[in-house]
Amino acid sequence: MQIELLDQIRAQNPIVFNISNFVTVQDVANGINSIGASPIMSEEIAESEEMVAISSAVALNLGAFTTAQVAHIKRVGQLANQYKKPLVIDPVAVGAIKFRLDVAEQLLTDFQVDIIRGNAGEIAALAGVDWQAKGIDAGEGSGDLDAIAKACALKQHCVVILSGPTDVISDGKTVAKVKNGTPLFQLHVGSGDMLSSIVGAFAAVSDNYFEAAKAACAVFAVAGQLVAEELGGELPGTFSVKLMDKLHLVTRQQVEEKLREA
Ligand SMILES: Nc1ncnc2c1ncn2[C@@H]1O[C@H](COP(=O)(O)OP(=O)(O)OP(=O)(O)O)[C@@H](O)[C@H]1O
Ligand SMILES: Cc1ncsc1CCO
Ligand SMILES: [Mg+2]
Repeated sequence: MQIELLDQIRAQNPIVFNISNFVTVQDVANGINSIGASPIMSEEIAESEEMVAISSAVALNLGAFTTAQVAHIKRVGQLANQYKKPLVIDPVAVGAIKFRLDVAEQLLTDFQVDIIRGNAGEIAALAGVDWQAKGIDAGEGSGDLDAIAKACALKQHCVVILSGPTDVISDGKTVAKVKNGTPLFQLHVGSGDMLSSIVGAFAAVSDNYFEAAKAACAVFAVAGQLVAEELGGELPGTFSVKLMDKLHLVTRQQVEEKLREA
């Protein structure tokens, strides 16, 4: 696992351009900043080209878009392709809301993404697999998560991260797993949004998006796990503050020591 990408982020401080959602935008910006990259957000389509041009990666979050914002997301995605910038998408709640699935599927034909990061409900929906998603949460399903991640990667021609108690990462050929983490992530709304944008930071410093995705999942999950071990209780508010601290302080050595991969 290429955990050294963490040090490269901190050395290079790459700009990650995000179209975020209004619920978690602050956590996403601070998460990128804490890990060692440089966030920038925008809601203005007229500045799309300049934004993409200065960025080393682009992360598109579909968490709470309006119809006008869909046009913005489409333009930014197409520009990311044109400027050859790594492109990550977070298809929030596409497993629960048909309208969102339709929009996401259209966007995935408007431009080519490099990495999709979603929970089981979201990735199953994009793979066309039956699953009972619950709002922004993964929900319930009986499918094989490895097969679903792989099928989604093959269908969308990209790397897929299916996050959850175990993160399942696939490029359509191989499946890798990160078994670290803590259930406390589920008590902080936007843990997934933070991970998706941090995946952008890792993709900014590596041309190998499968490796970038794996390293991002490992660093984020281990950071949360270290906080949980120090916390000694179910404290969602404290967890989110200390997670931000840990994203800044966690070292390559700590991640490598704690890492449980498959
Ligand atoms: N039960 C769990 N145990 C350990 N780690 C978990 C658990 N659930 C989620 N995680 C971790 O939480 C992070 C976010 O993943 P998750 O699948 O919860 O995203 P999400 O559903 O999109 O979240 P959100 O909607 O809050 O943004 C990942 O790093 C994942 O590994
Ligand atoms: C709660 C919520 N609703 C739309 S987006 C969002 C944050 C998680 O993505
Ligand atoms: Mg999510």
